[in-house]
Order: sequence, then structure tokens, then C-alpha cells
Amino acid sequence: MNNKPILALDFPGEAEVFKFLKHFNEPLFVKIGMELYMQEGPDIVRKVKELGHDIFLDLKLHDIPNTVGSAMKGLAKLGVDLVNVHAAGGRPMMEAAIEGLEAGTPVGRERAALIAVTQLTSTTEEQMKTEQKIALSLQESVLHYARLTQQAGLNGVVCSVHEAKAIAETCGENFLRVTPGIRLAGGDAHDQKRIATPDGAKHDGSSLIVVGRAVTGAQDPVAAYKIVSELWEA
Ligand SMILES: O=C(O)c1cc(=O)[nH]c(=O)n1[C@@H]1O[C@H](COP(=O)(O)O)[C@@H](O)[C@H]1O
Repeated sequence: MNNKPILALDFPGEAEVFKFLKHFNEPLFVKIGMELYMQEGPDIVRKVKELGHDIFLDLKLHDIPNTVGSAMKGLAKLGVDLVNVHAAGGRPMMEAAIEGLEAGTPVGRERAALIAVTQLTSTTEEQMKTEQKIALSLQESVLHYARLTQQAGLNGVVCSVHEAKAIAETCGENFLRVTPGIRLAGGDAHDQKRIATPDGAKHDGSSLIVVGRAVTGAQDPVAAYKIVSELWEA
């Protein structure tokens, strides 16, 4: 697994994905999420992998332990590098996810890293308090989920850049902080609420950044990706 910015391939289908990837002539770290997977299924994972890219399969599993464990066992066969669940699914669910992932990983192949979503980057503290009825601050809620995720034996969490440093201090540097909600300075936030720039993410303790529309929606995606990469690697 490389540490390049993870490019979210949020496209409606395979044709758009390959048209987009054609512009890049280097191995990337890409994310296949619900939008693409719901249309193309596991085949898209195999095809993107054949191009030599590292893959984060972002399906955010959240169900009873037995269902998530069995689903993970199947996903493990796809040979992706990173997968996720929702921490709100609970510790037994996360433990079942690891068990499934280990059981399904072919012998001799390294199992995918498993991370858990804490509070989505599209969620505000006010929304969390009124809709989820969580009385903690957003930072405390994210930290709570990070601790729970670590106790369950996962490799890290998805959080916003704003919580990354506190998680590193609480759970250690090796516990991954994967942060979406990345925008270039002055860029449109769209539906994201807890955003940061690539250089801000680097400074504030992200392990990996996820970037979608700031690149895929740019007039020149290759140039935008280069700017994001340079800021992230600086
Ligand atoms: O798990 C994720 O990847 C994820 C978690 C989260 O809290 N927020 C979040 O935006 N994401 C994903 O990260 C990507 C962000 O895309 P952009 O907002 O276009 O950069 C999307 O594919 C989201 O599904």
C-alpha cells in the first residue's frame, strides 16, 4: 500500500473510470466506493487492479456481525489493500469483520488493512447531537469510536483531518487516520462539512488523504492531482 493521495473513483460506470484513468501514466492509490461498485460489481475491482493501482474498497459495511463477517470473507478474495466498516456497527461486528477478512484472504497474500468510519466528514457536531442524540463533542465521539476500533483490533479509522492528531496521540502513530473531505484552498466544499487542504492534512496528522471531486471535477484532473500530491508530499 503506497501513501499517495487516494483518488475517489466516484463515477457512474466503468467507461467513465477508464476514460479518467487513461490520463494517468503512473500507479495510483484509488478508491472504489458504493456508486461505482453498485453498478459494476466485483469485476471493476479486478479490472482496476490489473492496471497496477492500489485499491481502497469503500463499502462502509454496517450490519449484524454474521453478515459483515461473511461479506468480508468474500471481499477478501478480491485482493484489495484497504477496506472499511462503520464503527457504529459495534465491537462484535468489527471483530467479525477481521475474522472474515482473515478467513477469506488467500494463503500467501497479505490481508487488506481494515479501518472503521467514525463520524462521516459530511456530519456537523450539531447534526450529530440532534440526530444521533450523542451528548459528547464531535471530537470526543470520534475519539471514542477510534478507541473502540482499536480495541476490536482494526488498523485505523476514517475521520476528518480535524480529529487526526488527537487520534494519533490516543491510539498511536501506527493506527491509521484516513481523512476524506480534502479540498484545495478556496475550493467548493460540496456536501462535506469538516474539510481541510492536503498540506493541512499532512501538518495535522493524517496518515492517508482521500480526494475526489477536487480532482475528478477539475478542468484538468492531472494538473489538480499533481497539485494535491505536491502539497501532501511537501
Ligand atoms: O469512507 C470514506 O471514504 C468516506 C468517509 C467519510 O467520512 N467521508 C467521505 O467523504 N468518504 C468518501 O470520500 C470521498 C470524498 O469525496 P470528495 O468529497 O469528492 O472529495 C467520497 O467517495 C466519500 O464516499
